[in-house]
Amino acid sequence: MTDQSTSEIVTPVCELFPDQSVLTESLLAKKCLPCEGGIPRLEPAEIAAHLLLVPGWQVSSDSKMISRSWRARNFVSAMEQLNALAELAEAEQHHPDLHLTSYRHIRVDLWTHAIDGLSENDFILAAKINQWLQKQSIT
Ligand SMILES: C[C@H](O)[C@H](O)[C@H]1CNC2=NC(N)=NC(=O)C2=N1
Repeated sequence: MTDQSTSEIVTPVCELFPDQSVLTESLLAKKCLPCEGGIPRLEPAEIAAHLLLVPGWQVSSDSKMISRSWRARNFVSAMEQLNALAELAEAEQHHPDLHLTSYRHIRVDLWTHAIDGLSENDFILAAKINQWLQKQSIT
């Protein structure tokens, strides 16, 4: 498909990502890799592509973090969810910042400390958190 105005070849996103669920499954099949630095941060274009695979997550204005928020039923339920997320993170050896405010509002922030930015680890864990949220019928 050619864009008349610029005569550049414009590839529709749907062609770039034939089936997002397939690509999300590929994230779910991965394990977070140990990260002590030394790898490049994801670039904005890569972040934008990965965000398509983790609905519900937003990127920070400095492109260094992704976040997702939701409201739990009550305080005890919120704490149970945070503890379940902690187990998920520990299993991946990749750890989010967890926030609980106004007794039941949860926000999960994901970033890779070792590179002070985003890596694929963040999107692997985000995909696994989304899968967990779906299984719990939380969002
Ligand atoms: C060796 C192990 O992979 C690293 O210490 C992990 C631990 N958990 C981590 N979590 C996050 N969010 N970022 C890191 O850089 C990180 N490093």
